[in-house]
Amino acid sequence: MPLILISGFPSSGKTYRSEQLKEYFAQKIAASEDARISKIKIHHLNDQNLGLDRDVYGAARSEKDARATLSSAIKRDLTATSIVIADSMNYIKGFRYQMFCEAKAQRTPSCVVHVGTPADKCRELNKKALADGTGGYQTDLFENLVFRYEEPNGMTRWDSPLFTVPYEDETPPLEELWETLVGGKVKAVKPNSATILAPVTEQNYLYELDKTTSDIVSQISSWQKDHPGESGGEITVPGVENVIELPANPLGLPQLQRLRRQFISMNRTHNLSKDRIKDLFVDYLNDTFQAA
Ligand SMILES: Nc1ncnc2c1ncn2[C@@H]1O[C@H](COP(=O)(O)OP(=O)(O)OP(=O)(O)O)[C@@H](O)[C@H]1O
Repeated sequence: MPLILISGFPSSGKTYRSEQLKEYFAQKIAASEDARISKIKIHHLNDQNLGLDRDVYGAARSEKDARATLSSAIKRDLTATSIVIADSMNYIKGFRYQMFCEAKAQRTPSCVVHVGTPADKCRELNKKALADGTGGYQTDLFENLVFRYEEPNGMTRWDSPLFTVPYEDETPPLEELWETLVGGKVKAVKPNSATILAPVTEQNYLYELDKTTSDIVSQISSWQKDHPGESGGEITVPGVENVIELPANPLGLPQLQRLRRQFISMNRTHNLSKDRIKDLFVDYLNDTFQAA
C-alpha cells in the first residue's frame, strides 16, 4: 500500500498536514466495506515518534544516521496492507529517489506531498514554536536547512505525482490523494524487471552494476572529448531505447563518477538484469540532468 513522502521547509506544517491526511484516510478506511481497504493500517513516521532530536540536522554524520533510521522504518512499515506517511523534511532528492525505488520494489504507489509554506512564513512559525516551547529550530540551523532544501520537481519520476499544498489551503487535496493512491485511479507501479529477480549471483550482480555503469560513463566522456565545446548532445547506448540527453554544460569526470556511485548505492540490493541496469542508469542520468 502507498508511501506518502511529505516534504517541506522546517516548521512548514508537515506534521499539521500529515495529521489531516491521517484523519481523513482513517475515516475512509473505517467507512469502507471493501475487505482490502478495511484492513489497512496507517503508519505516521516523524522525527518525534522515531526518537530523533532536531539537533541531528546540525551535523552531517548525525543527519545521515537519522535518515537511515527513517529509511529503515519506511522499509519495515511499507507492506501490502499499510499506508506510510513519512513526515520529515525529505529535502534531499537522492533520498526521495531511494524511497521511490523502495516503493517500486514493493510494487506499491508513492507520491510526494510538498508542504508549500513560503520560507518567510516558516520563519515566523519557527520563531513562534521556539518562543512557546512547542518546537522550532535554532535560527542558524533553520536558515541552513532552508538553504539546503532541494525542492521537489514533479517532472522527475521520483517526485511524481506531486501534490503541492499552499499554506492558505484548508487541507491538502484529500479525496484526490485517496483516489490516486488507494482508490485505484492510479494502479500500483507495474512490476518490471527492476522488481523481478534476475538469475545472477550477488557477486556477479555487483560486478555487472559496476562494469555497466562504468562503460556508460566512459562512453559519455569519450563523446565529450570528440565533441569539444559542443553544448548538449545525444548519446545512444547500445541496447537502450532512450538516448542520453546531455545537459548544456559539459560534465566533468568527477561529477559523472559521483552520479555513478550514487546510482550504485541506490541499486546495489536490487539484483537487476544487465539490460535493466543500462536502462535505469540512462533514465537516472537523464532525470538528474533535467532536474539540475
Ligand atoms: N496551514 C496552516 N494553518 C494553520 N496553522 C499551521 C499551518 N501550517 C502549520 N501550522 C502551525 O504551525 C506550527 C508548526 O507546524 P508543524 O509542527 O506541523 O511543522 P513541521 O513542518 O512538522 O515542523 P518540523 O520541521 O519541526 O517537523 C504548528 O503550530 C501548526 O499548527
